[in-house]
Amino acid sequence: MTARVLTPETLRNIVLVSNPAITPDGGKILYTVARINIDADTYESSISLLDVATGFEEPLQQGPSDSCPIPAPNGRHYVFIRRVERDRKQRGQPGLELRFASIDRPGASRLIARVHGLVSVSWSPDSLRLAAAIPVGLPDEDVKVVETLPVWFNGKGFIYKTQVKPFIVDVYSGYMEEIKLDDVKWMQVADIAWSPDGRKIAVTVSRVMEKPYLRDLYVYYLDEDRAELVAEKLSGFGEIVWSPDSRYIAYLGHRRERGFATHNKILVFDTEDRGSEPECLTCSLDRNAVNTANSDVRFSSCLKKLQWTRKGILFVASDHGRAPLYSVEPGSEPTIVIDPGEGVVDEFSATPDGARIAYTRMTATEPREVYVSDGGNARRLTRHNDTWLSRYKLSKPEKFVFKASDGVEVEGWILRPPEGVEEKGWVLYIHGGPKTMFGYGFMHEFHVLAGRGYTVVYTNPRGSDGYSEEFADIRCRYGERDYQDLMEAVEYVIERYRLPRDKAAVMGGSYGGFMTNWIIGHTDLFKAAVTMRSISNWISMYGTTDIGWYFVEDQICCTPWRNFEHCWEKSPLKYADRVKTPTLIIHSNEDYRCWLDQALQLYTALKLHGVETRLAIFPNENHDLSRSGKPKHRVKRLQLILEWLDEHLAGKKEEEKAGREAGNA
Ligand SMILES: CC(=O)N[C@@H](C)C(=O)N[C@@H](C)C(=O)N[C@@H](C)C(=O)O
Repeated sequence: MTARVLTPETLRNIVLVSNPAITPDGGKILYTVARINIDADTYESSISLLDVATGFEEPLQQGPSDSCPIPAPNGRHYVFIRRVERDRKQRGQPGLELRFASIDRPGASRLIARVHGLVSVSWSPDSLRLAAAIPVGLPDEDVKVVETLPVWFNGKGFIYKTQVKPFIVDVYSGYMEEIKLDDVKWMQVADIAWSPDGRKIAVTVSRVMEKPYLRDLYVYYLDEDRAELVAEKLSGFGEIVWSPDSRYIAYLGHRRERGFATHNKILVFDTEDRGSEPECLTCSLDRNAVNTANSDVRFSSCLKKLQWTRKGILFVASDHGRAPLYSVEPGSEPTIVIDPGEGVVDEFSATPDGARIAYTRMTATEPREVYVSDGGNARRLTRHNDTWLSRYKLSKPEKFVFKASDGVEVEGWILRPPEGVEEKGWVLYIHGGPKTMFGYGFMHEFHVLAGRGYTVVYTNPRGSDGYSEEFADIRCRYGERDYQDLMEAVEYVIERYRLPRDKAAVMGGSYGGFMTNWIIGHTDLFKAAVTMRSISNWISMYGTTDIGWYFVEDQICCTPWRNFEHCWEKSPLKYADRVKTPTLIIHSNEDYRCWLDQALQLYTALKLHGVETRLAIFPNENHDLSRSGKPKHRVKRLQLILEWLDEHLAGKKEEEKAGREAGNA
């Protein structure tokens, strides 16, 4: 009997767990449960309430589009967001309801305000108000008359008239008042935090549209209706949390010491010692203080990446494919407080005393579930995916480490087809970023490939996250050490695992798509390629996408006007006339991170040079198609990939051709 393996259609079984928000007394956890309804082609999300002591669970908000519960300091109330359907007449109208509810009244809630989005939210200590970062000014005009940058943003559409502003929101009356920071014409608030003493609101904000990666840190004093600039020209994630004594602000970010390859660090500013240099609490760790593990089974969350408890500042860091939860205090070294083993702590929230922590954890063979830790004793509270998963055969990846030609160790994993499934070939899968990491995140796509008989090899070459800052820094040198690491990994796994050299494919998305495009222009080793949301031309990338003009200059060290030749040297399109590898090109028509032109230019080049190629354009999808696209499109995408591999690795094409010829004889 053939093993029941994961297929594109098993996407429907996955329950997506997110946003584990613990109440201040540690007694309950509010979290989002999302299901993938392929038939209705939508995600259905509701809010569940877990009793920590008994593990008993009950629905709090039935959905179908409720998420992001954030409990109030009083432990009785919470806010959440409800996505509302809009028809064409309502185009441009806010699509989210910010709602207020009581934990002891399941199903009941009250509208606070309708908003276009919710970038960040922070309760006032008295549980009566919110500090919220809210997008305003979404354009609904037919003809787009643009005077700002960026024109559009991946996942948000046309944002040329949109700003993200700080507000104080009364949860009872719905009254919203903008916090005036400065007489700035354009702002994008990255995060907002109400101080525990209730007197101040900290805000991180970008104020220069040509350099949105620069963030300034302000403190607004409510009693004086006055804002003060605490620090400027910071970068990175831009998240902030207050110390329990309302004096210090921890900032998650950096100062671009290595451009966008710089690790996010925890920098602590003393708001009572203006102008003093911040203390860096994670510099000694030399790891990115955020979780960048790849996974295709996540759902939206409103939890922060930092929390300052009375025991210290909690944060997740990326380390060798794992993502442990750390705690650190000023003057001390970071220590691991939750070790996920061969797994990833994906999100968390803690009681103010830090004694109890709710979190989600996933592994390479288990999607996320909710756990709770009491001073180091961790226990699992949910099992949404156990039953259906137990009906399928999933193989476990095996980790390997090899020494690259420059003596540096490079890590990777190999995922064989499940027992009973005939091996038909293998795929080198390359992650994007480049500063993200493969490792112990659950990848449904990998198990689908393995279930079809394709061994998956995935590595963290230079440029990846999860190691030192130096390891991640490949600025100006794309296609050099990263390419060498990947090709040396190929030789290593062929040798060690006896993988067939003549049945290898290469695939990847975004930067991984760039590298796939680069590889097929520099070697004919692979019998097939699949390039997704990719980059083929840095010169056109520069001016067409939401991050292009600063990402290209920082990462490729060129612009169309400076070092132009280097931009072209590093563009896979330059080498398209050398390509022989049959290549499937997958792209979304609303991908504003790597615009559709990147796919069209490569497709046209391959077509004109007689290379077997196929282009799949997904309508009304963006850069995140494989992670949060419409369910039917995600299934279709996986089917197209399997068909391409079957045709070019498993000889399906030859079989069918032979069959036709026999039929015609
Ligand atoms: C780490 C990261 O996301 N960097 C951004 C600047 C970015 O979006 N880079 C893209 C070119 C990319 O490769 N994105 C990855 C995360 C993807 O898989 O989409």
